[in-house]
Amino acid sequence: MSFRIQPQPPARPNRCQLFGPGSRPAIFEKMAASAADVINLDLEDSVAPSDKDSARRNVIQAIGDIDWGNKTLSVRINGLDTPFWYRDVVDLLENASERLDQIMIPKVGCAADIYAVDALVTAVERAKGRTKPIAFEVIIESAAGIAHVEEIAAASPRLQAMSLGAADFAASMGMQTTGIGGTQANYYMLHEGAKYWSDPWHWAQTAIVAACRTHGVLPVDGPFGDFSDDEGFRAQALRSATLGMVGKWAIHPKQVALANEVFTPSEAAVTEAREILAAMEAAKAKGEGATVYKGRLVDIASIKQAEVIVRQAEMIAAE
Ligand SMILES: CC(C)(COP(=O)(O)OP(=O)(O)OC[C@H]1O[C@@H](n2cnc3c(N)ncnc32)[C@H](O)[C@@H]1OP(=O)(O)O)[C@@H](O)C(=O)NCCC(=O)NCCSC(=O)C[C@H](O)C(=O)O
Ligand SMILES: [Mg+2]
Repeated sequence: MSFRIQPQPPARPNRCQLFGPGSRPAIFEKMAASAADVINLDLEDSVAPSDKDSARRNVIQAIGDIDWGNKTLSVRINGLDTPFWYRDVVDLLENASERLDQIMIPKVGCAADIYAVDALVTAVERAKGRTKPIAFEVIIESAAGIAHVEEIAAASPRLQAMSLGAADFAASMGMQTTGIGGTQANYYMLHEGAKYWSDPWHWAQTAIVAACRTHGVLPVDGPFGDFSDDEGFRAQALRSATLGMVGKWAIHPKQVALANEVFTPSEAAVTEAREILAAMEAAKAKGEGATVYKGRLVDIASIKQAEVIVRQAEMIAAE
């Protein structure tokens, strides 16, 4: 282990982030009533340029008017390559109620992007005397974003979560697909005439997880576009959870339950984790650092693995 202790990410559930366009206020109450842990009101790519001003007003009003319960409430601002983002930040921070928890910065390419938003947010917070500091989340969805993922994860103490945005990422990388996440028909290995599908998102996900875990940020899987394909969503989410991600976006309400199911440790997994911890306690009492559980080796590293699952389950139960 490095001399530097790996920091813990924020202790809040982030199993599902439900998105909705800021230009569609009719669905805001439905989003608030959903079982998503995080709500993302969008000012960016689901809002047409002609609707940016009205979407911003809708969102600011809804932040104060709607009962969002104990959800993390986040607004996705426009990218730093647009003329809209500064107005998003200034209007939100000047006019939205303190119920706003977080802003999501899309298409980040380097740490300086976060610095720029941080500087503006900090200035408006001070000017308006806001008492609750706004948290940040970012989307890695460009070649530059993934190339600089580690410096981005370290860029600001405000940063709580980082998502992979598969659609813009694919476009930026020049990938030959119009699919948003999931299996890509042309990405396979061939062995003795049989096709074995591989996962083109895997390497970017692992880079995000490593950067996030190094800096105490929550790694999140982004959208799965085909909301009629529940099994495809579940398969992608299971892969992400196995890699260390804590949650996934929902771009339709039917995806919320799927994400919650996958990113909530099952009773069987929690029971097994607790049994491993008990087995290691017994081993420790005998002065042993390793023992056998259900015919397999468990040792001091197994305690840390089991604690990941128990901690996650306890944090969700505490909500
Ligand atoms: C995808 C949608 C446009 C579908 O909307 P709609 O046609 O209304 O769907 P349904 O008729 O099936 O809706 C069934 C009921 O659910 C309500 N509804 C719909 N959407 C939502 C929602 N997001 N939250 C809550 N409730 C919702 C409908 O009103 C119906 O209700 P009822 O009539 O009472 O039964 C739409 O779902 C949508 O706009 N989704 C979000 C799109 C979005 O925000 N996209 C941005 C994120 S993805 C992205 O940006 C890509 C990323 O950046 C990357 O690069 O990868
Ligand atoms: Mg995007």
